[in-house]
Amino acid sequence: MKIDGIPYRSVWVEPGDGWSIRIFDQTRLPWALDILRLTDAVQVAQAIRSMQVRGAPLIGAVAAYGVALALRQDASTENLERVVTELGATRPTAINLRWALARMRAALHNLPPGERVAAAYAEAAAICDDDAETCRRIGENGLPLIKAAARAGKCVNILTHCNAGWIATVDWGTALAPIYMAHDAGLPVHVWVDETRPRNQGAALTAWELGSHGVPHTVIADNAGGHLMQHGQVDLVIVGTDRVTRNGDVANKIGTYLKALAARDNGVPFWVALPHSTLDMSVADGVAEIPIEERDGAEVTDLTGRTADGRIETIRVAAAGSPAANPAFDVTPARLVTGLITERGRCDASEAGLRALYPEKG
Ligand SMILES: CSC[C@H]1O[C@H](OP(=O)(O)O)[C@H](O)[C@@H]1O
Repeated sequence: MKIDGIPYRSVWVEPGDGWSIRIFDQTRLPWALDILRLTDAVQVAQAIRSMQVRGAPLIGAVAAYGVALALRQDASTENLERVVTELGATRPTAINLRWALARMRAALHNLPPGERVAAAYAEAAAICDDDAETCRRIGENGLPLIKAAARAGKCVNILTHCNAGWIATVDWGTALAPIYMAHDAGLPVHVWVDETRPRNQGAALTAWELGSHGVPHTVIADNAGGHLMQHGQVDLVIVGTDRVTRNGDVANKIGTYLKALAARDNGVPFWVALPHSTLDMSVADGVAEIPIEERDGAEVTDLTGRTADGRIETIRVAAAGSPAANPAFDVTPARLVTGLITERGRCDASEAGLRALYPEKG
């Protein structure tokens, strides 16, 4: 996508040296556009853990380049296994991380060490190209839902949670891809942007993305969505996801489940956008089986923002001494999901629906 008219992806190889990796520091957005240069797998792991780079498809893509960086230093099988394990342990919920690392391992394991570095960069680049094209197709397959909701030129009000935009993927995004395409096609769309406590991916990242692209939007408190649905101000909900099970259960940012409940209670369609790399056909019961990342309670008790004089500061908003719990994801049961938007089309949130689109997935 473009920033000030300049096209960017959210991860790329530094053209100046041909091997280091560039990412945006997403903990500094929207107040600063800091581009980081990663030169080894330790830096990649830290960037993922600290959420300088985040978003299910993107952490998989960046981890893939982390494998290439590690092999530049030591292309042995032991080091390949080590870096796959270490990067795979950085965040537990998004299956894309494990999918990308498994794909890298499969592409490299049987090669002679001397061929592994070039092959690693090629496979990581292929993962990035696949993600960008996959997300573009998700946009195409989600667009008809917005067109169908546009009645006689009435603005379509879409609610989204967290950030599933181009900065959460290599390009285009998942939940936001259909919105970008609808906007670019001249359809009147408006987005209710859940702020998405505690890290405010919505208020900070989704609002920044949509504003940069000129898409009308309004930031709202996470708890406002149900009220807006009750008053007919939400035509549909589109969210991203970090893992979808074979029966259609959806892991996504904490708070998604509550939006799905409100949507069901108010008859609002609740759609989930995902690329193939987010599918986990090995899991049936998402609530019971998907590991939910527990992050530092300081993300709940503290808040980061920009002061009036432009400094980026973190302040405590909770009572001194009060502990905080911080589950970073929840699981929305398939029964609350209207349907899934994928690069291969739309389907029911069910095993039958997914197997019809992905017959090759075991
Ligand atoms: C394109 S799906 C992105 C997905 O990842 C986000 O989680 P995080 O910001 O913690 O990486 C959120 O769950 C989004 O829906």
